[in-house]
Amino acid sequence: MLKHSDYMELALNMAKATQGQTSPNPAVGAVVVKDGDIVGLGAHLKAGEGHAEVHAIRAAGEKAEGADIYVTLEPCSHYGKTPPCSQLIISSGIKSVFIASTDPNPLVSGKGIQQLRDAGIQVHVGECQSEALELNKHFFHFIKHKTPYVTLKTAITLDGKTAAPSGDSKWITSEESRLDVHYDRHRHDAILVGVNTIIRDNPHLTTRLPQGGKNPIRIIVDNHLRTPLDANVVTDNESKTIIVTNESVKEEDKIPFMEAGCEVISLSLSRIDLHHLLRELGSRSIQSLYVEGGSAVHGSFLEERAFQEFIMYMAPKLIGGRDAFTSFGGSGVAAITEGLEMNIVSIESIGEDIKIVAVPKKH
Ligand SMILES: Nc1c(/N=C/[C@@H](O)[C@H](O)[C@H](O)COP(=O)(O)O)[nH]c(=O)[nH]c1=O
Repeated sequence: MLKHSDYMELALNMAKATQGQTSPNPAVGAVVVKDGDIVGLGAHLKAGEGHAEVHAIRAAGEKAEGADIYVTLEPCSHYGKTPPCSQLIISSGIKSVFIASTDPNPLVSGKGIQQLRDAGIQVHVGECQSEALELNKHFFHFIKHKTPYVTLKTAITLDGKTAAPSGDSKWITSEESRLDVHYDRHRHDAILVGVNTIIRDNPHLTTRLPQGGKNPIRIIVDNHLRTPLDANVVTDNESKTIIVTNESVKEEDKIPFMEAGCEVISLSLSRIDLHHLLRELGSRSIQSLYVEGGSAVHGSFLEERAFQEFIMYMAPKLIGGRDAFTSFGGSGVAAITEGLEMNIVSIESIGEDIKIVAVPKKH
């Protein structure tokens, strides 16, 4: 017989394993327990397919009668592509439900719980809640703001540089760190870089994990459409590429990119308005955006305070260079007191590097 948190951890681990493949739905796991035995397991595997509870209750069969179910997100109560899970739980004879996090959608939040309680089922909310909120932070942010959760990522040397003055940056961080980056590419719906990164590095911006992984949509911020037509992101057909320009770009100059399969959108007259861009991406159900730089782009996201998380990989190298690139460009603040206060939420070693994750302080 395990503790309630052990069963919920199991459900959370199944949900973690599906992160990146369920968008635009959240990652959800469910475990059915009867008299101390695990009799059913399930996770939501793909948008439009069965929810976690459906898989777990189907696996439990008759044993669901009088059992407990542990689920990482409040069971749905509305008829979507599948019948509501709250009704399925009621009809299966389950006697108590443990829920880690409630549904963030104000239209449905609490309704599933109420239906279960009205049917005489015991409902316990909050088991491993913080882990469940962290797991679906992209989904929760998107439901609330209708714009993507933005993660800025940089890779720097011990003396704070992202590239040598020559522009060379291969490679600053270790294989292990760069592999870690690809897990995050898989978990984000889209990846964004500025055109200077395209010109300098000619990146693919694809997810290259040993076991595969989902390629994010590639967003290139390129005011004056300077992306080379032979760039990998234009020619490799590995993933959708959207080039964001300002409205001064002539329509005929977009045609070769569109013929190559790219989408070119013009969002504003001068510098790209990031908040406008994020609303545009949100309208395309892009729930999470991974921004790999360069410094001008990071500088804009900082100035606009338009991000939710900052990941820094620091490598044990010193390269010097007064003109070497750093993580954040832009005009910067005049006084330190105007700087953005952050909370460091984690520090870990990866290979010979360290990885620091920080989030803006909530005031
Ligand atoms: N120079 C480095 C990085 N560089 C990050 C970007 O500047 C690169 O253009 C981008 O990751 C290349 O994407 P790819 O072609 O899909 O591999 N990022 C890192 O984590 N460590 C580095 O040492």
